Parts: sequence; C-alpha cells; structure tokens
Amino acid sequence: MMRPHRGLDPGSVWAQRLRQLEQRLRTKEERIVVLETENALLHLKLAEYQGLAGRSTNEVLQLYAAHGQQMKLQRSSAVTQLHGAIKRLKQDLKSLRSFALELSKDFQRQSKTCLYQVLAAVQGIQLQNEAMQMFQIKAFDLEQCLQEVTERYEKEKQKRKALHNNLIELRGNIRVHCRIRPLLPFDDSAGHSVSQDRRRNFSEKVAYAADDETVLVKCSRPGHASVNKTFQFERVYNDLESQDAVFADVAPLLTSLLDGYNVCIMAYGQTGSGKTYTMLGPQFDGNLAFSIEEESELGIIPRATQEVFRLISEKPPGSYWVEVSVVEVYNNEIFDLLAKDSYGKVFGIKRDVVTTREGKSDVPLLTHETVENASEFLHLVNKGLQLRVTHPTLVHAHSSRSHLVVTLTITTVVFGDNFGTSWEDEQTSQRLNKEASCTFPQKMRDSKSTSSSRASSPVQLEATEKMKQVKTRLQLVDLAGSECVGMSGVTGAALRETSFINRSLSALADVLGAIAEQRSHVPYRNSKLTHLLQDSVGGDAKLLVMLCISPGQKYLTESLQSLGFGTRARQVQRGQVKKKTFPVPSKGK
Ligand SMILES: Nc1ncnc2c1ncn2[C@@H]1O[C@H](COP(=O)(O)OP(=O)(O)OP(=O)(O)O)[C@@H](O)[C@H]1O
Repeated sequence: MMRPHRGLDPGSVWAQRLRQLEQRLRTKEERIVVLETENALLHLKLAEYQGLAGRSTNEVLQLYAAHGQQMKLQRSSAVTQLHGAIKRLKQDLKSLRSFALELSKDFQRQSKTCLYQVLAAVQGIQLQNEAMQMFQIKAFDLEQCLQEVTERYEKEKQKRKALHNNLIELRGNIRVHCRIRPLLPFDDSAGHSVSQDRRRNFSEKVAYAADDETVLVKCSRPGHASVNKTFQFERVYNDLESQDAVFADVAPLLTSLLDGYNVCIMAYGQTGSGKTYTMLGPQFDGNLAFSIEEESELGIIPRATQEVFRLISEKPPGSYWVEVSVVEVYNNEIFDLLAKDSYGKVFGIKRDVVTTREGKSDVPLLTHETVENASEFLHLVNKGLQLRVTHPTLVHAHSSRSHLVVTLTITTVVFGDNFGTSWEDEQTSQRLNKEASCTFPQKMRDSKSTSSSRASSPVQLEATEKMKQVKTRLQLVDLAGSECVGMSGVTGAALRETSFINRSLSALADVLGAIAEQRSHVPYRNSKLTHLLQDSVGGDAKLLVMLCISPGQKYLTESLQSLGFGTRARQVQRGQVKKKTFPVPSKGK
C-alpha cells in the first residue's frame, strides 16, 4: 500500500491512485474484448475445421474401403496365379521325380552293363597277361635260343674265316691260276719269217687242261717224238669255262681284302692270249671300253668291284669308302688315266712313283675318285680305258701296249682300338691295330684328295681323334702281252714298246725271284711296273697270277715261257726257288 508523502495531501494521492487503477481496468477490459473476439473467431474456425474433418473422415473411410476391396481382388488373383504355379511346379516335380527314377534305373542298368564289361575286360586282360607271360617266356626262350644260335653261328663264322685265312696262308701269298682260251680264227695267221711247214701246224691245239689243276702241253719238234709236259697250278680252266667260273675262284680272295690284306690280281700271258678278255671282258670293234650290259661276259675287274661293294654293304654303313685310280705303265712311264684338264676332260698325265718314308709305294698327285657303287666305278674305268695305248700286231689286231693297273683303295674307319665292329677276325684286328698308325683327321685329309678340307668343330675333332683309318688296296692288273718280236712282226716305235713290255715283265720275274730267295734286296725299283705294284706283290699281300695261254701250236714257245713263269711264281710261296730261275721274255728280241 502506497503511503502518502510527508507534506502531500493524502486525498490527491488516493485520487491519483484511483485513476491509475481505473486506467488499468479499462486496458484489461479492452484486452478481454479483443480476446473474446479472437476466441469467437477461433470457435468459428474450429467449427469450420470440424466440418472439414467430418468430410475427410468419410472420404478416408471410402478410400479405405475401396483400397480394401482392391487388395482383396488383387490377393484373390495372385492366389489363383500362385495356385496355378504351384500346380505346375508340382507337376514338374512329379515328372522330374519320374525322370530321376528313370535315370537312376537307367544308371543302374548301365552300371551293371559296364560292370559286366569291366569284369569281362579284366578277365580278358588277365587272360592276355597270362598269354603274354607265356609268350614272354616263349620269346625269352626263343631269344635265348636265337642268341645261342647266333653265338654258335658267329663262332662258326669266325672259325670258317680263320680257316679261310689259314687256308689262304697255307696256300701262300701267291697263287697261280691258268686259263686256256679257245682256238680263234686269227690263230691261223702267221708272221713273215715263218716257213710253210710250220704255218700248217699253227692251228693245231697243243695246250690242254688235263684236269682242274693240270695243264698238258704237247711239245713236238720236226723229226722228234712229241713230249708231253705238265704244269700244276691252283686252278686250271679249259677253253669252255665261262667268265663266271673264273670269277668264282677269284672271289674268296676279296674277303681277305676286307680283312685288311692288300690284294693283287694280274693277268699274265703272251699277246692275244686273253688277258684283257679275262680281266675286263670282250671288247668290240677295237673299242677298249667294255659293255656293262653284257653281264655274263664281264671280266674280273667289273665283277671284283661288284663283289667288293657287296661285301662292304654287309658292314656297318659309313665305315668304308672306296676310291679308284686308273693308270697305265707305257714305255716304263706311268700315266694317270683319270686326270682331267681344266674343262673336265679326261686325259693321261705322266706321274711318277716314289717310295714313302714308311717304305710304301706311292704316286704323288695321282687322281683318286671316290665311288659309291660298282657302276660309278665301271664308268670311270671305261673313261680311262679310252686313253689306253693299243697297237695292231700280226698276232693281235688290238694288242694292248701298256700295263693297265686299276686300283681300288678301301679306307676303313675304326674307332679307337676297337676293330671288332668292322673286322671280325681277331688276328686281323690285332694286325690292323698295329698298322693303323695315324689318327683319323690328318689321314682323312690326305686320302680325300679330291675333296677340300672342311672345318671341324672341337666336338667333332675330339670324336675323330679316337678314329683311325686303315687303307687296303685291290690292284687289278691287265699286263701288256709278253711277245716274241719275230712272231708279232713289230718294228719301229712298236718294237720299242715291245722291248719296254718285255723288260718290265722281266723285272716282275726278278722281283718274284728275289722274294722267293728271300733276298734282303728286292729290286722293285728296276721298273715302274714293279715299283707301282710293290705293296701288292711283297709282304703279306695276296697275289693271284692269272696265266693266260693261247692253245695253238703257233704260240708254243711263248706258252711254255708263260707256264714256266707261273710255275716259278707258285714255287715262290713255298720257298722252293733256290736260284734265279725265272723264265723271262726275250728283251726286245
Ligand atoms: N676265253 C675266251 N673265249 C673267247 N674269246 C676269247 C677268250 N680269250 C680271249 N678271247 C678273244 O681273243 C682275242 C684276244 O684276247 P685279248 O684281247 O684278251 O688278248 P690279250 O692277251 O689282252 O692281248 P694283248 O696283250 O695283245 O692286249 C680277243 O678277240 C678276245 O675276245
């Protein structure tokens, strides 16, 4: 409560106070009016909203009902669909079940079948195994049997080979065969200085093959009783015996060639006695080449080559190669008949024969052609033969005036000290081991004179260091005919040729005589022919002399000389020649 101030009238104070209260009352009343208005307004709005709300509720209810209806509808169609799907699924399930059932049944059936099959297969395999075991046992037995047979065969082969070599050894390094040719039309013709009497007897046959080893010669002189002389040789061929028969006895010698021996086959005899025929085959129209097609008529040279290549084909491939050289010794000069000019044309070039440091004979720069088969060889020899010197004489229209020497050099490659792969004979292997003195690469370069040296890799060199090579030679010689100058009627240059021929044949006889007498000096160098043949005539080389004899009376003297030569040659091997008794052809007379 307000207290009147000291000094102020309390009535005015109260009046003032009253006024103030009245004022406040008025304000309050005004405020109540405003609020009441607002309240009325609000009631109005509330009524309005309530109306609105009543309407909305109806709509909501309607909408809700419609929604429920729709949901009901939807639910019923989904259920229907679901039912359908379920039905289908059930059907699928059913068919799947039946399929699975079928599948399992099928599987069971198939399993059973497979099981049966597997069982059958197992049984089959067991049977096969049993059979295989039986077979293996039998194969093993057979293999053992085969091995035993092979071993027995190899032993037998070795024995036979040793026997063969021993036989050859026993027969000595020189053997002599003698071939008597048939009488031929030209045997009737005569030299100028022959009397009518003698001429009449010319075609009379005086030389015969008495048997396989004996030559019988009827020697008759006018006014004297005829005397029969016989000569024994390793084999004697009569005038009807074929080239086949002659070669059949020569062929075994070629085995020695592959066993590491040098071999020489030479035809010796007077002019026209059949040396070229025997060594090469018949020549037609003066053409020295021989026909390769006429197989049955081929002589020793083509047949020996075929045989050498046949023997080589039985050896390990690549371990052998063959080179050929063809020379003629004419007027004591050596001519290389395979030498070619810069155009590749073959023509004879003079060469010389020398003795190497190892004491072997060698012809420096001589052409050696490598040949792979017999026909290549024969073509080469035929080419060389075109150059050989021939000259008609009264005795023989196509007389060869030179000695023909065809040489096959066989080089064998061997590894280390093991000759066993190539050389079956142990003795031979040991002998060859000693002889194979050089290592392979150097000698290979030496031997392949026609090939240029090739660069070798270190590996190749190491391999080739262990290789050795052994060379053996087959010399096939068609000597020029020994002849009596009076008989052949040669003069001038031909006479000089004859003189050289006879001198070289005489030198050959001297060499054989020196070997027979075991002289320290053998005069190989007295003639180019013997110098050239040195390695095939001496030492442990095998020499076969094929004596060729003309059977007619006309050639009696020459035939006796040839038969005498053959007889002494046979004695060489037996050491029976005590002094120089070799009959030699007259030197140019
Ligand atoms: N066994 C034989 N059968 C048939 N004909 C032969 C027989 N031997 C040689 N002839 C024939 O005799 C002739 C002379 O033979 P060949 O030419 O071989 O003698 P050659 O001894 O070589 O003579 P040369 O030393 O003078 O050259 C040739 O016509 C040859 O065909």
